[in-house]
Amino acid sequence: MTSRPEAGAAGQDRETADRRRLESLRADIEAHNRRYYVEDAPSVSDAEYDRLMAELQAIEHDHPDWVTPDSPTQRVGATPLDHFATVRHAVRMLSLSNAFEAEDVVAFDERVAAILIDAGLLGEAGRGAVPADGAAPDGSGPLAAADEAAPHRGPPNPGVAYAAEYKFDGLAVSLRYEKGRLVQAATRGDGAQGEDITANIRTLRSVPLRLRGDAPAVLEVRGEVLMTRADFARLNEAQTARGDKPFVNPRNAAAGSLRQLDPRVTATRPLRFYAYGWGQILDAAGAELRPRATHSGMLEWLAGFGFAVSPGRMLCHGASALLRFYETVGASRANLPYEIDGVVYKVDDLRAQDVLGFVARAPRFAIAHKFPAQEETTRLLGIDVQVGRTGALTPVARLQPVFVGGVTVTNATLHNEDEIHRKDVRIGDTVVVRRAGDVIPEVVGPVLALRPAGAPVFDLLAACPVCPECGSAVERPEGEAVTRCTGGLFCPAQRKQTLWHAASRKALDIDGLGDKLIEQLVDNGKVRTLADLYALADPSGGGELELSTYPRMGAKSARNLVEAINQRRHPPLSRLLYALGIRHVGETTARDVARHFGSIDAIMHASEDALLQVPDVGPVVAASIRRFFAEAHNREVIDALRAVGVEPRADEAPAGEKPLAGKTLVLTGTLPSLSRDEATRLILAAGGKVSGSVSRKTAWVVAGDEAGSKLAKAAELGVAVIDEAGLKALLGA
Ligand SMILES: NC(=O)c1ccc[n+]([C@@H]2O[C@H](COP(=O)([O-])OP(=O)(O)OC[C@H]3O[C@@H](n4cnc5c(N)ncnc54)[C@H](O)[C@@H]3O)[C@@H](O)[C@H]2O)c1
Ligand SMILES: [Zn+2]
Repeated sequence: MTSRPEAGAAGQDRETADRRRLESLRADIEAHNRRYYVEDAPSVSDAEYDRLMAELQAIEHDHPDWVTPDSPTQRVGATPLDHFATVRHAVRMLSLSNAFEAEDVVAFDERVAAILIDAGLLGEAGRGAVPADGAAPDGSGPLAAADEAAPHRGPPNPGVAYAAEYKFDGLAVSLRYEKGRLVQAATRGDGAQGEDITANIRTLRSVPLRLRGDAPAVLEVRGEVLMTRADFARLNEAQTARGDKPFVNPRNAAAGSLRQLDPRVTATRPLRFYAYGWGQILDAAGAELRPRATHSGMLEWLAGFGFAVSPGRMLCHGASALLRFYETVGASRANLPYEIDGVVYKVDDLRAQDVLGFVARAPRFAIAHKFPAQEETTRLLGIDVQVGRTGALTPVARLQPVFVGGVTVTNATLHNEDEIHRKDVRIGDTVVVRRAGDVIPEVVGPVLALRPAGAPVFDLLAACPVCPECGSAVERPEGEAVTRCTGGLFCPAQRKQTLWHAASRKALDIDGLGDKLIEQLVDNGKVRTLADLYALADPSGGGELELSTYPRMGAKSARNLVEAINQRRHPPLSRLLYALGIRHVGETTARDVARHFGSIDAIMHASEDALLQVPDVGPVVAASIRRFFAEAHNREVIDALRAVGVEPRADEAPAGEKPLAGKTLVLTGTLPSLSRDEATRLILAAGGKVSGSVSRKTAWVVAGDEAGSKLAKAAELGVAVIDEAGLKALLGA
């Protein structure tokens, strides 16, 4: 506004541009109001809406003669649709002016103080009464202890007394009681007229149908209807379980639930009501009543009739106390059970409120101090797919950078494919992005009204996206939420995990190959697959020398490692099979399958039906094994293993020649010399099985020290109990 010429061609141009902008802002805001208040389907974030409104206010401020009564800056909400009967409010329902910055609050307080001093309602000392930084008298205190200065505080701050409250993020309603009974409930609508939602409001348990105590002849109570975060999450779960669209946020869910034509639907929705104000109050003779002198006193009075009033209220004197309240509430905002989008400061003294009065659409005695936005809208530029260490594919939203929750966000998680489809987000969509507190940013959902024509439904790839090497098939097993790369032995994203698993004790049991070393070997490209590891240990190559140069290795450990690898060139088939890291193939399954087929080739070529012949192998396991070997990349690694001389040997001779063949044993307690694993291995080698629970099929329970309930169970079922010596005897037999 500085140096804007008052006249002349440039001024004229500027004027025309402002005028045009004003018209377009008004039209846009009207459209947003309609979508937000009437259709419960906003297409921009609240923050974006607030920016448009601020811009319109600035233009109108520069051109006061352009302000018309129908400008959105002068009006509340939007005219309701005629789905509901119309209610004319006995006392208009207003909005609140907004403050976003601390200066706005200081200016508000100064304005209020000046008017109240003029009116003789505040001493001169109350003007700009901001105590020095760090000084104790902050003038704030919990409502109960309202005005008694705590001993550690100095004299009370002489500033204006404000009732500070949460600004609930729900929707405003007015409840009318006559002779103590609820007779009517209405939405705010355009402030003058709202929608009759009496039948719906009656279903809210927090709304008294009949007032407690001695109620005035007419009492209008005003407050917010909202949904807690937990209730919202549960409702959305139920919505998706039924195949209905989830709600975008709790406010939207509350508004949609309350403005239902069928009150039976509202009755199923977990809505709550908190009172923060009032409308008409009349005595039996029809005279206006004002039972208390302050706003905070009035809320206490309302609480007495059985209303839930806003918790977290505080009486604050002067701007600095307000700002402290703002900070404190802002810091604990994430812990509240419901969402608040700011705090509200109201001059506490009702006489002072009368003097301050109203401007256009909001009282002059109150202001809403908004928190930084946690939700913004932006464009979804693409969906990238990341591959995790176990092959899990995670879709990640690539966003037009957007400032939200205090940081610039360019990526947001989409969790998995189902989530994308559940929320129906598509590339090119305008989406709502949310970042609350330290929680990682998420895509809440699309703005359907802004979807570009023909935006395709997202399809989570047919091939692993680890570029450019992997390209293995991806699969999403039935009943699972996660899509995976099936190239487990080959996929670059899964290399470290695969090698680490293969070297582990129950797999190939390669001593001296720790995570750090695997990391280095993979990172410098020396080892890409299990076959490369064996190649490295080939005595004819320079692997040992190379290894000895690694940090913390040295000649001796290099030699030991090479030896350890070479000793595993002919592992039992079951161990090799387990080492491959096939999903759902644990030690026991690997052993059963290895015994059944006897060679890696036979397993590789086994059909699902053939796999199902193995005792204890079910459809999930069979399908998983098939998938694994169907992936060409995995078969190539098996071939490569063979090429470097890895040939598994058959597991121990088939059952029948074994002392424990067909017998199931249960181990319990601590054996004197054998560990659990050793005992298990011996039993298995002898053809037996080990089970975790005692049943009639149990042949023996092997009990050591501190054996527990299994002994009792054995006694109950008449199962034989032996000790370690007994087990050894069985094995030796
Ligand atoms: N995204 C959109 O398209 C869109 C459109 C319209 C409005 N909006 C949002 O709504 C706001 C404007 O709506 P508004 O006119 O309802 O104003 P408001 O929500 O900023 O403030 C007034 C409202 O605050 C609520 N409130 C909560 N706690 C309160 C308390 N303790 N005391 C008094 N009131 C309390 C009441 O419902 C009241 O009507 C915008 O700033 C924006 O956030 C968004
Ligand atoms: Zn892959």
